[in-house]
Amino acid sequence: MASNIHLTESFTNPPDYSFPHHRISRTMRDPQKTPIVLVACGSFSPVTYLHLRMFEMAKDYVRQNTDFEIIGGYLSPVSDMYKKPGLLSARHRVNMCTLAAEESANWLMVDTWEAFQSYQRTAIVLDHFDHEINTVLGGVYTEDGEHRNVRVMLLAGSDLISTMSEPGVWSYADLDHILGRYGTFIVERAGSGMDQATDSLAKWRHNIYLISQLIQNDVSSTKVRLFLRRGLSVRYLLPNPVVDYIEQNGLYLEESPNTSTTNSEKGKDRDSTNTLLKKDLPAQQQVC
Ligand SMILES: Nc1ncnc2c1ncn2[C@@H]1O[C@H](COP(=O)(O)OP(=O)(O)OP(=O)(O)O)[C@@H](O)[C@H]1O
Ligand SMILES: NC(=O)c1ccc[n+]([C@@H]2O[C@H](COP(=O)(O)O)[C@@H](O)[C@H]2O)c1
Repeated sequence: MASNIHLTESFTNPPDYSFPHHRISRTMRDPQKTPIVLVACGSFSPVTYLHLRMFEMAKDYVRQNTDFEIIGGYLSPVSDMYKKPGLLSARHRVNMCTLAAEESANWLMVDTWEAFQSYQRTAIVLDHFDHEINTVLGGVYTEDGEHRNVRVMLLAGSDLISTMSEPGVWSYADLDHILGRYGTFIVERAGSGMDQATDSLAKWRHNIYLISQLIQNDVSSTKVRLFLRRGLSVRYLLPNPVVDYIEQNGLYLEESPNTSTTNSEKGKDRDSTNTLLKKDLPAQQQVC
């Protein structure tokens, strides 16, 4: 790790917050490895199988190509203050992520720290995880009782990493902190090239791990929201309990009031147009 310094040492918690750690393995299987925790930051509006699949792909990659040992994984839904189009309230997004994590792998958890407060930059979110896991919980141990600090690593799609080369979206200091101190696993995403995503991040190449999609699948939350608005089924694109939750609560039937666009939204704000629907649905299903 580059440095032990956090960007901030005062972490403000939302009301009644407690850090979830019930699925962290506190005892390592292999003392020769470096323990890591994977953190996926995003909207998750709604969470899809592709979000969950990122964790499985990373697990395979880590086992086959690295000296890391994954001791847990987190979905960290962004705050409502992010104001991205299609961003449903944090309460619903957190509930859906919790349903998805519960029915999936037994090492996934949902952290509500950023969801239920003002917008927090990703560098600060990773510092929060580092603080909770290494300072508050005290890290993990080998079977022989030796202490190990856990390395926090960002898990992201290549579209998110592409935004790191766009002016004005990320500060250099934050990039240096995220990629220099922590590191990242980047999952290839259809339509967002891996080379293009990482070219300008070469300085931190040693901390960037690229994971190719061997089975192409471009499910996105945007497409799921469009389907729901047009009364089309989204079953088998999302975990069943999440589909049931959406139906029971009548979610995504109307266009989101969040219409302001952040810089990182460039090229993705297709929710307010029909471009995506026209391109991706057969003509007989276009109901607009
Ligand atoms: N199909 C996918 N392939 C690879 N990565 C993905 C895929 N879908 C989402 N991700 C990644 O999951 C993380 C969280 O995604 P987030 O919910 O913010 O975006 P999204 O799925 O693109 O949503 P939206 O469609 O609302 O923009 C991001 O790092 C994103 O790159
Ligand atoms: N400067 C930053 O810290 C920064 C910039 C853009 C996106 N993000 C994060 O990336 C995640 C996904 O964002 P998008 O859905 O806009 O791609 C969110 O959690 C958001 O907070 C962080």
